[in-house]
Amino acid sequence: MGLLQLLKTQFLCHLIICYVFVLSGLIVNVLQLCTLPLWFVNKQLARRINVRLCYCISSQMVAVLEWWSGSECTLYTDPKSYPLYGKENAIVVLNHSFEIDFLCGWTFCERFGVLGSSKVLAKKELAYVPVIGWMWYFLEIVFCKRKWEEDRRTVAQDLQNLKDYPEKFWFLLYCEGTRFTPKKHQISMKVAETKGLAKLKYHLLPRTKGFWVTVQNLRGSAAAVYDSTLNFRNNETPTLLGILNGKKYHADLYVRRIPLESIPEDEAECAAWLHKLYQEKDSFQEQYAQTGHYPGPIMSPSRRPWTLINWLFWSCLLLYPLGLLLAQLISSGSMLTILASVAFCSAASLGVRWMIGQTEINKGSSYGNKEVTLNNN
Ligand SMILES: CCCCC/C=C\C/C=C\CCCCCCCC(=O)SCCNC(=O)CCNC(=O)[C@H](O)C(C)(C)COP(=O)(O)OP(=O)(O)OC[C@H]1O[C@@H](n2cnc3c(N)ncnc32)[C@H](O)[C@@H]1OP(=O)(O)O
Ligand SMILES: CCCCCCCCCCCCCCCCCC(=O)OC[C@@H](O)COP(=O)(O)O
Repeated sequence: MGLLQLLKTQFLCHLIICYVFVLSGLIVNVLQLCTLPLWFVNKQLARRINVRLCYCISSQMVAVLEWWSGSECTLYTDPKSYPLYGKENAIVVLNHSFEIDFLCGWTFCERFGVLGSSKVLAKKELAYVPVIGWMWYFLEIVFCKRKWEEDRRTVAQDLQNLKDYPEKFWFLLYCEGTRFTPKKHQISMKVAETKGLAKLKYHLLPRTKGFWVTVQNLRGSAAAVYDSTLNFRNNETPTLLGILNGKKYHADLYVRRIPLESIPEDEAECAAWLHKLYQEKDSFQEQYAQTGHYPGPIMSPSRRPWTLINWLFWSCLLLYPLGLLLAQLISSGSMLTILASVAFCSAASLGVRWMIGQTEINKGSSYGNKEVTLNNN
């Protein structure tokens, strides 16, 4: 192991990265709060400012993936569709099997210039995660309780609000609704069997209602669905902690652009269309498992320096006062102040560990874990 690689595994480095992330994130959250009055005067300007503020936070996580861990993200796609990426609004449908799949998604958003504005249909619990969840509130992220009776109205309304969004965005949908685990897979395949649907090997049975409501409400503002299938080389199981430790991963993403007009408007037809799409996605994963690559040529955009520049900017801004504070603390010689500072840092570390836990599959929800009785009529 080289010296640099050894350095990347040191807890102190992780502490510094997390300190910069959390403090800059809280500063950004406060700045976002300050844009609230502007919403009533010039909503579009407030939205544009928030896009840039959100970039300051999410791009730090992308920087850790791209520059700290040096992970490689390869894109397989059709060369005819490629020039449209980042130039139009799109709904992205992605498999939900990896702890950092959202981060790989963000990396591609970054490379196509839509990182600050990109959105997701996210479970409500994430709205309460400090920094990221609070930032999403100002970004008009659509949250759902995964209870259709309650979501049908709120989700449709929130999607309608995006119709006049002033910046290009990608709207991410994990139609599986939860992350893949063997138990959830087994249960969802029982549901598939009851409904007479073909079984999937690599995906959970997609939930169709969120997809239908998104397509219907973004018609006229989104131009296409980007069907995206992600996997990692050599059966890697990437984690956020692995990235913090400087571990290099190799992500492969296959994207197909499907014009929105070709998706049926009728709910039942749209659901059938989505089930067929997931059968195709399953066959792409099978091909990947057999051959180690997806169909189609590689058209990878390279990483841009902006994430690194943003990260260095916040590090310089926040590490200098931290250094001064530490020097003062040590020179004060007060045992009580030192102990209080150590206690504060330990509590903050536990808080960040809890945030990282939000990305871990084994700490995931029980959604999709319970056997359901279904009538197949
Ligand atoms: C490549 C570029 C990438 C670009 C990235 C761009 C942007 C990035 C931006 C941000 C990144 C941040 C990432 C954050 C990630 C956070 C993601 C999440 O939080 S995922 C969880 C939330 N999202 C979803 O759940 C979306 C999918 N879900 C739905 O669409 C649901 O339908 C719903 C709208 C949430 C409603 O859920 P509910 O449970 O109430 O209803 P359902 O219709 O799903 O359930 C009833 C229905 O399902 C059948 N059923 C029962 N059990 C199962 C089962 N185990 N599996 C499948 N189906 C099941 C049941 O029979 C009913 O069927 P029917 O409809 O026929 O009656
Ligand atoms: C600069 C880097 C610093 C890193 C240190 C700080 C880390 C803080 C990380 C906070 C990340 C919070 C974003 C969470 C996104 C999680 C996405 C996700 O995958 O959610 C799961 C849901 O889809 C489904 O939930 P389940 O039903 O599977 O349960």
